[in-house]
Amino acid sequence: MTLAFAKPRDVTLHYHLRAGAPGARPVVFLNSLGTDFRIWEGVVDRLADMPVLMMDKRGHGLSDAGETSIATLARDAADLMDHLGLSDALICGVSVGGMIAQALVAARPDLVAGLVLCNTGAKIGDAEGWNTRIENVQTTGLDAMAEAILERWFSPTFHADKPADLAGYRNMLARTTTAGYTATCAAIRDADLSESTRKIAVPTLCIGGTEDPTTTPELVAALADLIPGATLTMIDDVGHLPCIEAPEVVADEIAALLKALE
Ligand SMILES: O=C(O)CC1=CCC(=O)O1
Repeated sequence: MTLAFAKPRDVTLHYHLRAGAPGARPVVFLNSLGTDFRIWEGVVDRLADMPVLMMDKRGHGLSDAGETSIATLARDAADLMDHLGLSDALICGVSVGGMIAQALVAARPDLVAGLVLCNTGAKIGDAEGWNTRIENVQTTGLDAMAEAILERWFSPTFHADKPADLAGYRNMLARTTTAGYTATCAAIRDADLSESTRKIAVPTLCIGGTEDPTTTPELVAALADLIPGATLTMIDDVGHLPCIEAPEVVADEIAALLKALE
């Protein structure tokens, strides 16, 4: 995979663009808090022939940090798509990435043909919880909090069966900068997308995991209820990141939605 960077506005963004079959609809992936775009590789590998854009949102991976809100993160995705000449795409986001996808379709409907919203909501958590998390990261650091966060990211089965993977994803999380992580926590805290999300008019699939304590099955079901015509897939024995625990299911769902969009 080649490293690619662009600075369409105030920050440098790290991304990977894989060319696909001519005329095929692009799929854009937006990742979660404390992760970079490598979490999508298991899904992308299963979507041969599809043009694919993966990007590190600001404050994560190899992208710069900077002033952050969900609207700003959606604008970054739009800027990068404009820069790369992508439009009418299927946008697939997990957790805060799913919030960015909801904000993107509201701001730039021309860029979005359909949505796959994984383990997300129109609003995630409450101000008290996010303020406590920000304070803890600033005082103790992410490394000290990593085990508790990984408990939420992955199912008990993954914890038992994949200790090496767990250690690797722990590194990904713990190496996120305090500034990038806390700015994204504040962006999530300050966003309630309910009003714009209830007006989403593109085909939408919501995905959840039965073992996700953060964006619970109930929260994801409520999101699917909010969006006109949205469908819901709940994956058994999977936590907050189905792109890692069940990439074959996520890829199959994306492929099915792409087919329906033809
Ligand atoms: O770290 C977590 O608790 C999971 C999470 C919440 C928002 C997000 O993007 O990831």
